[in-house]
Amino acid sequence: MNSITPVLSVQDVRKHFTLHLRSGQALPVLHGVSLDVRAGECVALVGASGQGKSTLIKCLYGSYGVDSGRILFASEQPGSEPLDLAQASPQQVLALRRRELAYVSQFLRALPRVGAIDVVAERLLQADPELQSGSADEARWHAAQTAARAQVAELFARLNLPEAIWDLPPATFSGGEQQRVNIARGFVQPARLLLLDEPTASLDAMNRRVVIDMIAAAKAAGSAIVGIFHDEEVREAVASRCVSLPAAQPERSFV
Ligand SMILES: Nc1ncnc2c1ncn2[C@@H]1O[C@H](COP(=O)(O)OP(=O)(O)OP(=O)(O)O)[C@@H](O)[C@H]1O
Repeated sequence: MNSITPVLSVQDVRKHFTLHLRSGQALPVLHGVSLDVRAGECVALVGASGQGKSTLIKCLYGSYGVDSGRILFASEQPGSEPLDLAQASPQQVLALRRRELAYVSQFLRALPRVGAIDVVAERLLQADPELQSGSADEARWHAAQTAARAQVAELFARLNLPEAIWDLPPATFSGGEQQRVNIARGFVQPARLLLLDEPTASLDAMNRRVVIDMIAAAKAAGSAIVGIFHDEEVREAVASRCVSLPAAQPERSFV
């Protein structure tokens, strides 16, 4: 592997959904998607609504399986061969999510009763090998939690989240507040591959600007980014290039 090796190489990925409410009818969604993304690059997925952009992002995050094709991810672990996320085990996917893969989805899914600051701090604690090995004592845990919360507090302040809500569970937050918690969770630690599904959809102009700057910083730090940005201004500001998903071939549109 060398510096020209893409972080992500998507090769002829095809996927359909089975519509159980319509007698198991197949809905083909991804029709042979291929794209490479290198470190420091932000690729914007473009195309009509319903063409499969969010579905592709979920395949890249390992949440959805695919019918065929490969999703090769070049880990930063020295000497490791690219892993095919389309074939990876749940354990392999979870291990990558702890340290190398990050995803800012359109919707926040968080445990009830956990405060927003801990929802984000958890991501830092999960990435700490000593804590995860079980060898850390109580003092080490306490120090790590304090440091993680301080780091998240800085990020929340940058994202203009009012301090009064940092310790509240985000379930009752406004759409824009929830989105900023999601963004903080995605950006709080450097990711080798960052997946962004409309990260600015619910934000006002001031916070959009903050997120644009955060994406630029992640690119400069060497993250490979795949994103969906319906806001043209945001897309123009962050995208290195745009990629359209292939349309359905007429004979494949219904199976
Ligand atoms: N879990 C699912 N089960 C069945 N069909 C689904 C599922 N998820 C998405 N679809 C369908 O797959 C197609 C692609 O959806 P997707 O959300 O990926 O599109 P998109 O390009 O991101 O659209 P938009 O730009 O409107 O967000 C749509 O027709 C959608 O209804």
